[in-house]
Amino acid sequence: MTGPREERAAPKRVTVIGTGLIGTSIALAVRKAGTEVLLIDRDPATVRLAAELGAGTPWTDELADLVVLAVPPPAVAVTLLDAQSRGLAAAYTDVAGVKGPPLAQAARLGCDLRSFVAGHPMGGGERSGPLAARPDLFVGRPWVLCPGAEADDTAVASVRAMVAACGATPVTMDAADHDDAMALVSHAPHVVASAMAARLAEAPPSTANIAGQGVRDVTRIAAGDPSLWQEILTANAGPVADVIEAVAHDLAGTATALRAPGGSPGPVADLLARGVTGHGRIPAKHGGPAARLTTVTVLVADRPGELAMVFQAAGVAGINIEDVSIEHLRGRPIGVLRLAVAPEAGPRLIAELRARGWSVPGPDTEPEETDAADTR
Ligand SMILES: NC(=O)c1ccc[n+]([C@@H]2O[C@H](COP(=O)([O-])OP(=O)(O)OC[C@H]3O[C@@H](n4cnc5c(N)ncnc54)[C@H](O)[C@@H]3O)[C@@H](O)[C@H]2O)c1
Ligand SMILES: O=C(O)C(=O)C[C@]1(C(=O)O)C=C[C@H](O)C=C1
Repeated sequence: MTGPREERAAPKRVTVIGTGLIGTSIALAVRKAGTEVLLIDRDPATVRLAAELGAGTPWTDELADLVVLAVPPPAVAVTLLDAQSRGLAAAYTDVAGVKGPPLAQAARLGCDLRSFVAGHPMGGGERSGPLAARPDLFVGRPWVLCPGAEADDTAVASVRAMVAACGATPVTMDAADHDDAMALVSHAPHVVASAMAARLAEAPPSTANIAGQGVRDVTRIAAGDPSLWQEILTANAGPVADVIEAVAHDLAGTATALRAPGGSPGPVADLLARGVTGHGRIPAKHGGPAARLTTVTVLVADRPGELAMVFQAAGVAGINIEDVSIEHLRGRPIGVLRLAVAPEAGPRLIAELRARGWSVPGPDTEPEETDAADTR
């Protein structure tokens, strides 16, 4: 992402406090951009693990250009106060998924809000800790920044440079607007995923065992750390409750319609149609409009090198694979590989794969709207 000069020069030295999924991913990303990284966590074993993964070196007493607070929301303000009182850096930022309460607490505690720029990367995952970290976690993702009125331009520039080094796009917002938006695009979806996944907790194994990709997609985020999510939901309670109530209203109306004697298709059709419209509002990768891609499904044997050969076949045919997912058939050494490609490339890819002996079910491609950034 191009931007002002300062967005292209990453800070020379960054200290990451909280070397879990997000902190270690930031550390790995900025190290790739040439930044020296120092690591702090309340758990020394976590720091050692992050360092072994190449995220940086354990902090001893060095000063840095920027401190990144990658700790849970209730720990942000106290950790900021402690870091500022020790003068650890010239600028500070955090990554918490909710902005209002940590900012209010920082003000109450008397933190220096000139050197602090609150932030939130819109990339993450359902696994915690440094082992889940990846340097490309934020590539192409929005990274919300909520600088207060007091924030210094130099602190803002330093944080924007770090965001750019992570390959993300800074988006400036007011903290309250951020929290309202997160209720809809992150926090309520987590609750809805948990509510659906909770149904499975009561299901017999014979039912859970035949789960397909749909339920995996809908429930993936429900595997997230319950204590972290409890903190996030509590900190954004009102806006999240508003969205959940709206969802519950839609669900209740659908249940009533489904139970109506003789059926009442109108409300069900209305919800499904609004769902298609809402899904279409989610941008595809790189923040552009949702792209129409074609999915080519191919059956692959579970043996070394098989995937590489499929990708090579696509490469030889000059076809760019926009997205990929694989599902393993239970009890069979076969994977169902789904390759998302540009619609015009679909028939060529099918022909190429069939010519090389792979089984590509169906007469033609299976068109489907896909967000290429969604499979991880
Ligand atoms: N998980 C996501 O998808 C995601 C995405 C964006 C932002 N965030 C935000 O990132 C932050 C961290 O989440 P995570 O998923 O990396 O969690 P995590 O559990 O993987 O890592 C958090 C780390 O912080 C450490 N820690 C906690 N309190 C500390 C303290 N007072 N001082 C020093 N270290 C402390 C923990 O030991 C742990 O290693 C949270 O604020 C979360 O809202 C998470
Ligand atoms: O699990 C993912 O894929 C995420 O990106 C997680 C996700 C999200 O809701 O989009 C979760 C919490 C946020 O703080 C930021 C990102």
